[in-house]
Amino acid sequence: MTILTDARLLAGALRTARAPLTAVLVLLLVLGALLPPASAVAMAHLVGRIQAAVPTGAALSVLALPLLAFVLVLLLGHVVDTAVAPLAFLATARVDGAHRARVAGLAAAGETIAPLEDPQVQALIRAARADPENWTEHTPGAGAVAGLRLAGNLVGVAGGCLVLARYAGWLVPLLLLPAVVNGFFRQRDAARAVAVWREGAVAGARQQRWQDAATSPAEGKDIRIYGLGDWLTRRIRRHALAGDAPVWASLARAIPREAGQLLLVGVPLVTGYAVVAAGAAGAPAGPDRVVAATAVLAAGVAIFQALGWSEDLRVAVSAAGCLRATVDLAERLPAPAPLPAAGADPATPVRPARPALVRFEGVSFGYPNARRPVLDHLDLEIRPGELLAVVGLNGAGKSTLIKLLAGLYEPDEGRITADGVDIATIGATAWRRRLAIVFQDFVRYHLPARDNVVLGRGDQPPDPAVLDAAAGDAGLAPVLARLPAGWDTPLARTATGGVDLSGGQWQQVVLARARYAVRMGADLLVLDEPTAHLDVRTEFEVFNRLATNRGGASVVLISHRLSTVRQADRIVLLDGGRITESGSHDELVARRGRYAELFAIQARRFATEPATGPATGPATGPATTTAGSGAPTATTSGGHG
Ligand SMILES: Nc1ncnc2c1ncn2[C@@H]1O[C@H](COP(=O)(O)OP(=O)(O)OP(=O)(O)O)[C@@H](O)[C@H]1O
Repeated sequence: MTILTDARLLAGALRTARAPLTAVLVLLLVLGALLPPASAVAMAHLVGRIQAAVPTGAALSVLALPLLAFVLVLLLGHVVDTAVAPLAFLATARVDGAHRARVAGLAAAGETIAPLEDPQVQALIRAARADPENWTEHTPGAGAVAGLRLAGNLVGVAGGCLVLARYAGWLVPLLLLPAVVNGFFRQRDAARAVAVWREGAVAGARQQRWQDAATSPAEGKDIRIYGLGDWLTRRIRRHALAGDAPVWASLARAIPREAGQLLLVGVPLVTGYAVVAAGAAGAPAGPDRVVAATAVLAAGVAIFQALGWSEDLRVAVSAAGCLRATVDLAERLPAPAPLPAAGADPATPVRPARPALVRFEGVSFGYPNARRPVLDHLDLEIRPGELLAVVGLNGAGKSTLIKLLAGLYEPDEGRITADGVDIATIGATAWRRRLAIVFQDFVRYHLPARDNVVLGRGDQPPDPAVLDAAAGDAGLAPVLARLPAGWDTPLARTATGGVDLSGGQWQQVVLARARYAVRMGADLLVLDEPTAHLDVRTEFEVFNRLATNRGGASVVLISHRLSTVRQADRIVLLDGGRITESGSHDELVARRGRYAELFAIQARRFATEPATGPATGPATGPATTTAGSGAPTATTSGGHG
């Protein structure tokens, strides 16, 4: 059953290669599979001719024809192998390319990121990715070609049986049966070996992670500062040994089995040869007997080889495992939407007349296996066009709140509405067109600066005028002026002509990405700690621009820096999974609640610290009258303050 399922999966994978390519490959492989029985016959005749010629002292020229036939078969085998190699490579590459695109499509589909955080899904992705770095031995492409070769071998088995039938028909069942049984055992052993190999995947992944850390400049800093080199190499060695141990044990167990299987095929083969060579069981006499015995031996070996003694079996079984993981993955993840037809125009988003009134209505949410929900019947309103600041201690749930707002998680209870319509009903794609979000852990694409910004609206053709305006919003112009190729500079040191940016400069790029999205039609801008890396002057300028020019969008700002937050139209405090305070800065300070307490702590600190940098301007009051890296932050114990 497994064999049939695996064969079906491999055949399915092969369909992603070009049909003419596959057809030629099949022809060549069938031809190649027929060569072992053909060479058995040619060799038998050559040996028979030699046997006949030696006692009579006949001229060696009598060997010319059978020798030529034998050499031709060998040469043809070489030609077939040479022709198969590039075609097999091409077919493998095509199948693997299609497979990787499928896995990426599966992982990227789906409206929420919750499934991707499921450890079982991650394990399936690792198995399905067919990435040798992920401890996957063989790819679907390699498996599909190996499967093709195995299928071609069946033709070779038929040819071998014909040769046997020609010289000693009674040997056909006698050799075929153990060959099939042996093939079955070898398939089972291959499946076991692959399973054992995969057991080492966890250790292999750990080994890989530490190895990457050892070779990356980012971790390299820490490794050198803290003298972690020896510790790291010992860890890598330990994981390598842990990954290899089950494989060693399995190989050791396989040795006696291998010996048994050798007997299974060796005994009938040698017996059959001996019977034919001895002239028993109706075998021909004289030189013909030598021909028959040699042909029987060579054809028998060819049959056994075709039915089990090849690496192809292990490759095919291993690759089929990867395809099975892909099927399981597809069952756990939502189906990806079909790609738009080539050349189809992306729908131009129409900016709504005004930003939506967004409401969290009794929203509760908890992460799997968490002891308490992060949000607990939370009610919150984001009013059209307002600048709303969300503050709270570390771990209060601010980032979780915006992930729910973006539909990256679904509420366990309650709903989030836009102008009264549940965002689940609007649909993630349509809803997200209205959003521009800067996450705390924003993505640094290793692409030119321009692409890093226009990806804010990746579904639309880039607009250079909007690009420049967005750069202005984020204060990016001076950074661009210093880049060697301006917008075209790759933002990756590893790329030719590329540079890496500082943390603050990256933050400006990502802010520009979000502003680009707003200028292209998004009407809800969400910023999660957007200025944490910015120097005080840049933060002040960027934030002022954001506050005064929202471009018709509502803005939700999450920040620990109360100097930034205080300019918001409204500030809400998230505590214990709910909004516990809401109002303007002055209202909240007057209320003398938790916000006032946090603000007082920061203000006090600033009042007692000497000024170390440029002033941020007169409008910012006690919390921002001094500057430098210690700009006020909202957290108290364990916070950034
Ligand atoms: N993907 C996740 N899986 C499980 N738990 C998570 C996940 N993300 C966050 N949490 C937990 O949820 C809680 C809220 O985290 P969240 O990041 O929303 O807080 P936050 O208010 O943004 O914190 P900070 O101010 O430190 O950025 C924390 O206890 C955190 O450990």
